[in-house]
Amino acid sequence: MKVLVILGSTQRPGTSTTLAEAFVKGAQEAGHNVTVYDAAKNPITPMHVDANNRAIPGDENTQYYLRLLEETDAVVFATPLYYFGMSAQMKAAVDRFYEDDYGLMGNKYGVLLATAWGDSFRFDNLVGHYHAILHYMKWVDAGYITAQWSDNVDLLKRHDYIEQAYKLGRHLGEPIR
Ligand SMILES: Cc1cc2nc3c(=O)[nH]c(=O)nc-3n(C[C@H](O)[C@H](O)[C@H](O)COP(=O)(O)O)c2cc1C
Repeated sequence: MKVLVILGSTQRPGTSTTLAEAFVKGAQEAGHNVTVYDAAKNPITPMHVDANNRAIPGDENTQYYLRLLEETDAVVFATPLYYFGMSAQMKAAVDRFYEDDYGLMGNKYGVLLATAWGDSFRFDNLVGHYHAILHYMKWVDAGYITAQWSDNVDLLKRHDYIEQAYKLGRHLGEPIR
């Protein structure tokens, strides 16, 4: 299947991007066609609407991103936890769904790869938000990773999250056990 991985962190090397790389490796080994959109390097234009709630198209990158979304079978959100939610770069990417909400609904998988400095409870709001987005978009949750105590790549490596991300990619679309 076609897989779109959205990177929402500016940090390189970064923890959520490291999870994304492991996921991509697994997904490619499983034969999926993966495209990575770096929303930190090429930020999505924040959503603008006119007085009638009609979306105003974003820049060239944003329009390219929208085409990727329309074509893909799975959307992977790789984001750091920022104040109990996703990064602003990732939120701008999500808000762009509005431009083709009904066209994007259904027939897709979603995956969340998130990292934070603190403990797992801090992800509650982000995970709830992720599930609400998937429910609204009628997408199927293909799994999520919330990497706690992972403020940098060295700390991330003390856990098995990278292996988990690889496996999530490797088994994308298979029933979750
Ligand atoms: C603006 C900002 C807000 C953050 N908010 C939180 C937070 O609410 N809870 C937390 O545990 N860590 C928080 N962190 C720490 C990051 O989630 C953590 O460093 C993460 O590993 C960064 O991911 P990245 O390496 O992919 O950028 C925050 C960091 C920044 C820069």
